[in-house]
Amino acid sequence: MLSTIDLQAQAVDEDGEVIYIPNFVTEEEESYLIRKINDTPHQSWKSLANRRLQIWGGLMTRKNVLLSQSLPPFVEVYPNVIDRLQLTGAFCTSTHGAPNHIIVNEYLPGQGIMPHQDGPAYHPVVATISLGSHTAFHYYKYRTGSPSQDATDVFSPGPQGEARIIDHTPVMSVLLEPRSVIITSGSMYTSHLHGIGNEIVDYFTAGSDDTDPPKFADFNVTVANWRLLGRKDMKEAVINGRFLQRSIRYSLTCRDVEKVANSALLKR
Ligand SMILES: O=C(O)CCC(=O)C(=O)O
Ligand SMILES: [Fe+2]
Repeated sequence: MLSTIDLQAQAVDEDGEVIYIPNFVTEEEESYLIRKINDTPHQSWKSLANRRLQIWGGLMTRKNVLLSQSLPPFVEVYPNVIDRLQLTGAFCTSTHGAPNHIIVNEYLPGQGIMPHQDGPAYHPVVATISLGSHTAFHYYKYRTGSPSQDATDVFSPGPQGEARIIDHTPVMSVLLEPRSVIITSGSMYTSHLHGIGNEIVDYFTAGSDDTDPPKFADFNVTVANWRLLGRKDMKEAVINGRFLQRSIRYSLTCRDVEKVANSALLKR
């Protein structure tokens, strides 16, 4: 059983705002979940420019109120992902004590997600389960000062819709293995951004010793969770400076929406 004590051992950063747990679901559960995701009717998918997604648990109003619907049995019964997330203790201070909303993203190799923040509708914790493929996941901070002359800046809208410049060197980068969960909270949720590049292959640079950890070659940043990796083949590729080819990845981003409409009142 996962307990809060285990969580500390799984922390990627010093403050424990990013927790990485490999093998959070078994291979059988992973295949079952991928089958269920693909069994859903075509119209359940929402196509975006660079990925497809499904929303489970209900839609949100413009005022960030969840018009709640039950989550599918393949996250509540078998495999019981919600209870398992609750047991980590990561949602112990959230309104409902557990996620009530899941966005499922599908990425083909070469697809990613621009640096962004998940926003204020949710309790500031997100648990992301990876299925099918690994990916490289980066955390970013905003940069102060004026835009650079070479027009390479990436902007993100701030709370008042103002453009804020994103520092394009990640503050932290992690390798998400298939079947793992990554839990982001604290300032990594509230004041940083996160994103996935649109690589087809992720290349690594070997470190020379313990004080020189392996890096993502394309970004020249440390694989911050390299010690916590659970798969022998992936850990070896990282440590020995080889590469990993992406395949289709599904992510289940599990969050607790704070405000939920009272469905009994809505039906009246
Ligand atoms: O796929 C992922 O790991 C991240 C997805 C994400 O950031 C989101 O859906 O907000
Ligand atoms: Fe996100």
